[in-house]
Amino acid sequence: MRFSLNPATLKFRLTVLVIGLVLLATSVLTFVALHLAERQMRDVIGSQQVALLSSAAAYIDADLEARQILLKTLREELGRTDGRPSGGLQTFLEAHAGLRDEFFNVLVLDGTGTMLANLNDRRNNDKMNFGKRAYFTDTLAAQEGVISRPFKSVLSGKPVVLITEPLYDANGKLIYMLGGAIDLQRPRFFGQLASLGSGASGYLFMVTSDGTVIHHPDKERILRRVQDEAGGVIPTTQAALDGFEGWVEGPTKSGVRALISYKRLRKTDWILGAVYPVEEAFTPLIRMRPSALLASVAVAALAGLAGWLAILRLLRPLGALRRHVARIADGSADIAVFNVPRRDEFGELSRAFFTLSQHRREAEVKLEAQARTDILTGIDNRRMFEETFAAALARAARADSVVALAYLDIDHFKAINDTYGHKAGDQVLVEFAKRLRAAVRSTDSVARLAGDEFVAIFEGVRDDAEPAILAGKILDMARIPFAAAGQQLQVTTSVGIAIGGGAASMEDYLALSDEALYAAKQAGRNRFAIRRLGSAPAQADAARARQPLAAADNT
Ligand SMILES: Nc1nc2c(ncn2[C@@H]2O[C@H](COP(=O)(O)OP(=O)(O)OP(=O)(O)O)[C@@H](O)[C@H]2O)c(=O)[nH]1
Repeated sequence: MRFSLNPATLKFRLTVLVIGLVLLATSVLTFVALHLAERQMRDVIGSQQVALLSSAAAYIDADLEARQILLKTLREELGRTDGRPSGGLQTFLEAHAGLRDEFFNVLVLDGTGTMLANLNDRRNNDKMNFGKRAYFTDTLAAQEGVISRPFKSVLSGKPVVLITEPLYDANGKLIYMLGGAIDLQRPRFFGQLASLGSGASGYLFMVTSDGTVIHHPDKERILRRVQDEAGGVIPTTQAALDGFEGWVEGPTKSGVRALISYKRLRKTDWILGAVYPVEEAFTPLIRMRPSALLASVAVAALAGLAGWLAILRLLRPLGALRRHVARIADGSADIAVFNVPRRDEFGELSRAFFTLSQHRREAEVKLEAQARTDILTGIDNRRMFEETFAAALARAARADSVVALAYLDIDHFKAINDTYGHKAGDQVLVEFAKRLRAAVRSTDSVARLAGDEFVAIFEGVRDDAEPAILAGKILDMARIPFAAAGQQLQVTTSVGIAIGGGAASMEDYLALSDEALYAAKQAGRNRFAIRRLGSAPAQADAARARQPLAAADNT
């Protein structure tokens, strides 16, 4: 397996693509999963907050009710004495020590609102009148006990709410009004609420339906109306003042994003609220985020690695194909390596290469053959002749045998062209070549060198007579008239023959046979002349000796 980091390679680009896609997919998945988990967690925490608030609201309701019952019991006890307890009102109150546990102060007002007794400071008795206080008038109007709006106590200067309980005589005349004051800052009342806040920075608060703060960790805000504070009321609290109950996500007054829940009390128009900063609520999830991202990157890296290995494996046949092409190009392999049985695209591609290469090879063979063939006559051309004759000379040299080269030229061929046309000349050339091929032995080679010039190679010549016989046969074959241009043309040829051994060169043969041909032409054409390589007199003799014979053959 080869590891390549070349960015131009398909392997590299596919690997980068796969790793990129896997990374993208896992990142998106992680983000989506975290987002969904956050949403789900927010819903769960929101619902938990509402449940918590409902419990807290029920607790406060029960607490207020318990105090109302306590006051009612006190009123009934006072009623049983017809409003004149033995020892006086102050003594009556002080006899009920348990009241101090439940109320910051308990006071008894007469029908006009004058305070007759109180638990805090008896010196104020008969000196103060609360007849104009809203809780007094509200109680008169309702003819039953009320829970007052929060207000600042003139007695203690503390923010309080007052629970009232009126005592009427048989004629329906108000005798006394009992009041139980609850110190809003007193830990005992809201202290347990403070511990109910979620997380380190979560907290509970309480406002009346007109926006007056009853309870808040920031004590400064108690008794203030949220509408009057700097920045005004926040939208979520406004919704709660308008009647909304439940939870929402939004900014607090100090700009902290939080899950804020609201729940109205049953006993009074107070609204209990809870604030749970989102950041704190999601701390486990936020802490988990880097690990989740790290895990997704690790998964992406593993998937990318797997993808990379898969790509390397899948592209292996492509590498093999590329190597096959290179080996075929440098000649170290045959095109058969392309003929693979694979059934995939690589197999198809490889086999397509094989078919193409086969076609190319066939074309090359054809071209090669054409390069050695005379187009007009179909016999060997000069190039093929040179190869064949060089091989024949080499064989003769090895076997120490004799080779004869016959050089032929059709007599007055130009006249045929001129008289009957070039096409007729071609027909004669074609027929001449055919007859020449037939006239010599099958082991002899014939070729057309150019125009009307042909050659024949005779190997293994045993004696002097043999070339002469062959030359005679050539002259004979030309004697039969040639059908061309609708005519029967009389054609003759002249032949020059060079005889020698393997030691002579091709140039020697050609030069000498040409010389012999020239001699035959000079002697009157339609004849042959023979020359022997390496023996000038003998050549001349041979030419002379053959000419009459050839001339005689031609008569
Ligand atoms: N029809 C035809 N003519 C060709 C071809 N190639 C060459 N020729 C003609 O063949 C003739 C050859 O003439 P030469 O061999 O020089 O002269 P010749 O008329 O045969 O006379 P001698 O050889 O002296 O007998 C020229 O007229 C060429 O134009 C060919 O392929 N076809």
